[in-house]
Amino acid sequence: MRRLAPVLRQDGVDTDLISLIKTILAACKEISFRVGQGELAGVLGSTLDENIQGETQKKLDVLANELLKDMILETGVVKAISSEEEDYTVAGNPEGRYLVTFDPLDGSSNTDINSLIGTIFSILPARADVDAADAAQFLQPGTAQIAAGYVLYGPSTMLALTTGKGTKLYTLDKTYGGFLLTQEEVAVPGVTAEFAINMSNQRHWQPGMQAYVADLLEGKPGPRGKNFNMRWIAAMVGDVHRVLCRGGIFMYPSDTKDPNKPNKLRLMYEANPMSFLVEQAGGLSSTGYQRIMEIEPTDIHQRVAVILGSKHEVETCLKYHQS
Ligand SMILES: O=P(O)(O)OC[C@H]1O[C@](O)(COP(=O)(O)O)[C@@H](O)[C@@H]1O
Ligand SMILES: [Mg+2]
Ligand SMILES: [Mg+2]
Repeated sequence: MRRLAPVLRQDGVDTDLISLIKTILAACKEISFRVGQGELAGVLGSTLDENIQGETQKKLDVLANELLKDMILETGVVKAISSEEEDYTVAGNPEGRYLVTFDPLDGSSNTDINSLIGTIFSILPARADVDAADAAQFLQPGTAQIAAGYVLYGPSTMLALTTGKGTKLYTLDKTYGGFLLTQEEVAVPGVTAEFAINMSNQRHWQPGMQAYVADLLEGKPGPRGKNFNMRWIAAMVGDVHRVLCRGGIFMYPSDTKDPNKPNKLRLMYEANPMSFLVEQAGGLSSTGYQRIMEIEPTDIHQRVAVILGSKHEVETCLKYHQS
């Protein structure tokens, strides 16, 4: 099986970017080790703090964030980082060629129940004429991403990675200590009978989403003419991994539950990197009204509605948003 660096070299990825990706993965391997130790590593449970978005921080959120931040900034090729767990962007080397955004720990509510969690990251180009401390440099659409990926801390630790030449899956070989290529060309099946959505929010969705999911639930006798199954891992990283592996549609639509927070998922840390991975595997990703990767961000902590996955199913869902 092939190691990561030679695969990246073959895809034409330059040396600085390879070493940056390897550094991110070194941090993820450390997180994977601590996650695997669970209660024994003393990393479960919450801190007394909240992040800027008012969410309680888990000990693992903080640990993963510190590991990633410190190791990425030490590479010297990164101009600044932006993290879900940092109120503000953090400046690195003013000469750095890259910007990195990350969700250090996705699926925080799963940490204490030994369920799926992961790390999501995205790499953007830095601009030479912008100050390293300027948060505005991060406000680039997802189409500008140079690379994106996630590391899933599951029964095995897996990496999904794209540098714009398809999406590849790697598995961490814990005996050798590195990621080995286990699926070269991920292809999301265009047709699916599996959906993922938090059904408990149903009454708060907009009419288009209400109508779409109602038709899925009607099953074979209904307008879709087939039975659908449902899955919900409560960690986007786990749900998107399933979509990459066997297709499906994953949705976190806008809702009216909290008028100050119509959307849950973050554009820079979750939606853009996952959209890049899914599109590179032949799937689609939209807010319902716009391709996610074409959104011009206005805030580093911005949130968006997400509908992604199997091409034909996403297209069907989007039709319900037109009327
Ligand atoms: O509480 P819900 O509605 O199940 O939300 C689950 C969603 O929240 C998230 O966990 C948010 O991520 P964080 O754990 O990074 O805050 C997504 O990964 C997931 O899809
Ligand atoms: Mg998350
Ligand atoms: Mg998180």
